Amino acid sequence: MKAYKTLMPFLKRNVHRYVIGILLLMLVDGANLLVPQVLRSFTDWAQTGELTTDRIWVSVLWIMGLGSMIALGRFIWRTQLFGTAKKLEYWLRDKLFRHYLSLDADYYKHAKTGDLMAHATNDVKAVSNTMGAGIMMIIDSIFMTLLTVVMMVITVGMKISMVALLALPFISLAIGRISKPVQRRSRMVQNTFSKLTTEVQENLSGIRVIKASGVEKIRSNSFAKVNETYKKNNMDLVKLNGLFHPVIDLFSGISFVVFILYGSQQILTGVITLGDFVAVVHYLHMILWPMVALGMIANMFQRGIASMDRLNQIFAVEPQIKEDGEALSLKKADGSVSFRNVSFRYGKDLPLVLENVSFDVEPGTSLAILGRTGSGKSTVIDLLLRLYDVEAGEILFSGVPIKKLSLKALRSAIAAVPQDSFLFSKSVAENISFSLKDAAQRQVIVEAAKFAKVHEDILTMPEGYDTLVGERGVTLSGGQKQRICIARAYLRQAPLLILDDSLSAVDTETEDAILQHLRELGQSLILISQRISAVKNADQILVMDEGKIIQRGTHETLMDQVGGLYRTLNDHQLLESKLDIKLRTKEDQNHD
Ligand SMILES: Nc1ncnc2c1ncn2[C@@H]1O[C@H](COP(=O)(O)OP(=O)(O)OP(=O)(O)O)[C@@H](O)[C@H]1O
Repeated sequence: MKAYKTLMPFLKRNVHRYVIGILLLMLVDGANLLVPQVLRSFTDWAQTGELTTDRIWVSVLWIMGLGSMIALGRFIWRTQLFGTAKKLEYWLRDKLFRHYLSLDADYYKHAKTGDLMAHATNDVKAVSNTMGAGIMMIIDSIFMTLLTVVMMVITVGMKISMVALLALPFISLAIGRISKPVQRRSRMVQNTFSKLTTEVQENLSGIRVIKASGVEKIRSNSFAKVNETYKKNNMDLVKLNGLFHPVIDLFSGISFVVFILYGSQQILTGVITLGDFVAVVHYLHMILWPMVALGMIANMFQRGIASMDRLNQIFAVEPQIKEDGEALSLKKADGSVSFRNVSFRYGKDLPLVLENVSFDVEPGTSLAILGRTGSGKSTVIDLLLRLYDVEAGEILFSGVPIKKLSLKALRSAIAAVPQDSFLFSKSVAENISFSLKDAAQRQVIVEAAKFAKVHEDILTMPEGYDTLVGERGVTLSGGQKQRICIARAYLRQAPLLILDDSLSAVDTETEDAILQHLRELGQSLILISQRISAVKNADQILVMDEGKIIQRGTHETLMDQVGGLYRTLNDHQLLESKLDIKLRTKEDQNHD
């Protein structure tokens, strides 16, 4: 139970609810046990001819009184125990989600999304189950069993009670035996269900690739296999679950038969009355659930503890990127950036990805980074945003070493458009205003969309700015998604704007217009691209290769370096675009 220490803050605040819930549950259990006693007296009076109108009314009032008390008590204990378990579920999931958000970006490169989802759903639920239904089952199985046995002994004596109860502990034993494989198979069903949903989700997300490659048949066969396993696991579970009721019926049946055979002898010999017999039959019914609960408790708590252990392991993961004890906020960020001899590798055993990188971006100026794929361009941005810490060297933002800044101060002063233009399953307007705390006015959103040259596109969508963007924006073109992300960044009005290859899917004309807008903004700008057309107007251009800056200057000075990578890339791209124009002209002529 040490695993449950994590829940202490919640439990301390809610201990009174548990106390009220448990006390009322016991009271209801006790009231339930009085009902057979009323029936017992009633039966005896009826059998001996002593049943008077007054006694009928007394019996009715007792049953009504106990019934009302049980109903009210049950309502209160259920809301207290189960309601608090639901609150615990909310609290734990919220704590987990906040922890997820605090973890480094790097953590998510290794963790599987499916596992993280399962922790937030199944594990949290398993823990909360123990703290609601689990507590109820403990009370019922211990308190109710003891009280029922005591009431039976009081009613018919020790010997008859023991004979009647003889077969019932086998219910707990049998349920205990079944529960484990049931849980194992439930887990298998859950796992295959998660594989099934992943299969559906991935196939739907990649539907264009599937259709374009004509592999529908292969994909549907692969899906059928997963679906088949899911069906098989479910059938196994259904069979095992089907054993529950027969087991209870079998042993309770034996118990009733034994009691009827033995009890009827006792009635005939006058040891017990008919009323005693009726009361014991009721007690035998009542003790069935506590016996079942007793069999289920161990497994339920084993599962809860295993889930809590898994959650604790995640809570124990600490972000590697930590703030300084006295993390500074930025009074006025000017958007300047300095890299001083920065070197970095993604892991101890991995090669250097950046080596001795130094550059400065003055406030309000633009810097472009150009280089082949894998040369380290995006890593520069990851380090500036402190998604990773440098191995050697130092990075300054607005004149302050970024390690001394609070992460919030640093990241809120930088509006970065990442390579992967991710859109949320929300409306276009919500996607643009996503990073703002308060809902932005439509007019401001429209202004941002105009800035990013996507306004006209949005107007042609079925519901304009209110059009819902499907998962990962599947209904939009790559260029539209990129421009919506640029509008989102613009809206933040941050002193430094970063575009990491964010114009790659936009035609050169639109790209020129957006870049012109960006220059007019007067903010500092870092632009990453593989296209000369995107970088040529920057105040400063860095050319990177294998983690090093191999050339730096303006477009003109770099073009003067004959044989340099910049000029080579320029010549290639120029040739490509000339070829492209020629091909298109030819196509147009053919059409005419
Ligand atoms: N999380 C990571 N773990 C290990 N290696 C990584 C990680 N991220 C990037 N790399 C490696 O670091 C190198 C530089 O990657 P980076 O993404 O910075 O290149 P890039 O110039 O931005 O490339 P592209 O233009 O294709 O985006 C590459 O060799 C890449 O494989």
